[in-house]
Amino acid sequence: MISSSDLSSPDADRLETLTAFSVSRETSDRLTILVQELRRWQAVKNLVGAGTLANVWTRHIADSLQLIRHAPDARHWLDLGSGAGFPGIVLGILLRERGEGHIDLVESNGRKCTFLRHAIRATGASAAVHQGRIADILPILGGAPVDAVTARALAPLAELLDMTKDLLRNGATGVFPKGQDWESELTEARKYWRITVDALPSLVDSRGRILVVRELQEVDGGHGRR
Ligand SMILES: C[S@@+](CC[C@H](N)C(=O)[O-])C[C@H]1O[C@@H](n2cnc3c(N)ncnc32)[C@H](O)[C@@H]1O
Repeated sequence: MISSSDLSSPDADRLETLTAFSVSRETSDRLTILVQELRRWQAVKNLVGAGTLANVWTRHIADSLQLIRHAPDARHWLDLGSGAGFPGIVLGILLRERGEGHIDLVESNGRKCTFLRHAIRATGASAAVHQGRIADILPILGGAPVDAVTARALAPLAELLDMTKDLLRNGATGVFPKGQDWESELTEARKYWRITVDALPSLVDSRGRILVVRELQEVDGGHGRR
């Protein structure tokens, strides 16, 4: 479990994350640029919860880094409601390191999209920003089929499944980090969806889980959630 509780030491937070994930020097530099830019923009743009910046490496970077292992072969990722780039920009940096694959980021807030575009330029992340509502962007998202879809702090699982059902039915893996309410979200979602799902430990949040969804069918032949 990665947990830097020593908020007086941002370096401990950074070191703990970089050690846990053993990323390359180049990737660690790119992640450091992301954190620097986030801190710089946060002062005027208020992009993330102010209280989360003290341990930004564990709270945001590690929480995002841990997702890629749940769809290790995915080349085309999608991050819905990317906010300030978590997990999307971090995954884009990992895909850049890998030398193949990319991630599409969907975000409706213009201020956040401006930061996301800046962060992609500054870090070299293999990512593209699509500004607009998820329901409007998904139907017009061209290119290769989506291999993995993620979303952090966007909506309860049942709603995420509703948003991503076409992608999941077409073979995408859903990688959804969830907090302490993961079990009740799963129970609720199962009223509407028959899913194959693994609830895997989070390396950052001992009460949370990463829900990895591989197959999905609507309960009652499509008369479930509306
Ligand atoms: C709580 S924030 C989470 C941001 C980021 N994923 C994170 O975990 O730090 C949710 C984000 O989703 C965006 N969002 C919410 N509903 C959306 C929609 N229907 N289409 C596109 N973006 C949306 C919001 O603008 C916001 O930036």
